[in-house]
Amino acid sequence: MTVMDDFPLMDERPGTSGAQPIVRLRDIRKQYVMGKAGGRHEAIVVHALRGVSVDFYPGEYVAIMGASGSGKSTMLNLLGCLDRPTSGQYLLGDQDVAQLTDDELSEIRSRYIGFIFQAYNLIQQYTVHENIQLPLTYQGSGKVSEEDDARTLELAEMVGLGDRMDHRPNQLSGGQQQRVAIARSLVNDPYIILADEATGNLDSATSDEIMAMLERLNQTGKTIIMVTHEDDIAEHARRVIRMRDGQIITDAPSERMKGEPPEVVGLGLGTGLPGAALAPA
Ligand SMILES: Nc1ncnc2c1ncn2[C@@H]1O[C@H](COP(=O)(O)OP(=O)(O)OP(=O)(O)O)[C@@H](O)[C@H]1O
Repeated sequence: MTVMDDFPLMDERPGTSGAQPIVRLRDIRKQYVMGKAGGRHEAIVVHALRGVSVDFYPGEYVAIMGASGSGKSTMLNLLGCLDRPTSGQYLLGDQDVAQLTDDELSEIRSRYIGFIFQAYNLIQQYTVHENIQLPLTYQGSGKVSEEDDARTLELAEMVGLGDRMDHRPNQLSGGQQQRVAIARSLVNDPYIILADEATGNLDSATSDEIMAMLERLNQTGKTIIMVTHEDDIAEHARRVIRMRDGQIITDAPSERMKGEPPEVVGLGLGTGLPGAALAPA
């Protein structure tokens, strides 16, 4: 049996179950222990997360905000199974992530979670085509099928880069590189997309394009959790979580969702719609 057989909730596409959280965090704590370097006598413990409990539902669009150092990236890294909590429970579907081996965690990452980073994190030696396919080569046999190639092209076209398949990242603008990263995040048809300051390096027009793409992805049912410093970016989300000193201090509908009924705020609108073209108009 593989770990995937234990994912009953994961068998339901976002929007079909509604009531069940896709992610449950309970009293999550994360401490970083800094060594005794520099002549210090005692190790320093940084309490990056200090008891975070929160649920995320399929189809949600959530912004995590807070001052620098408040724990946003730490939380996103835990959500993305890139790191483990020091204590507390993280249920992804019905799986207790803390109980999984490193191999199982990487299997979950590559199958269920798409990542978009501020610095795009593309491999410079790889073409657009190869970068988009990267998550596929981390799973299974490492071989890419004809079907995968077709899907790669489809995604590249979706983000408006179908004619750039053989380009390398340094031949693309920042916005185009982030679009490659979005296509890469989708290649495994993930349930959750985690975006860490995805527009942080982009000018405002290009940021708008990227945010419009995320919006359309959410409308097709993808759960999106993004970290941002910027209020206007957070306003694209339906729900805004604010952190301070490793704790959640507020968790509320975004301004644009205020006045909407809870079921509209909590769950993605239009879930289950066929994938819309994501390329900027
Ligand atoms: N690998 C690490 N080792 C030690 N301390 C760390 C590590 N990563 C983060 N921290 C500390 O944990 C706390 C939370 O950091 P985190 O990066 O999660 O904050 P953030 O809210 O994402 O900040 P920013 O907006 O500046 O990216 C900070 O005090 C940070 O210095």
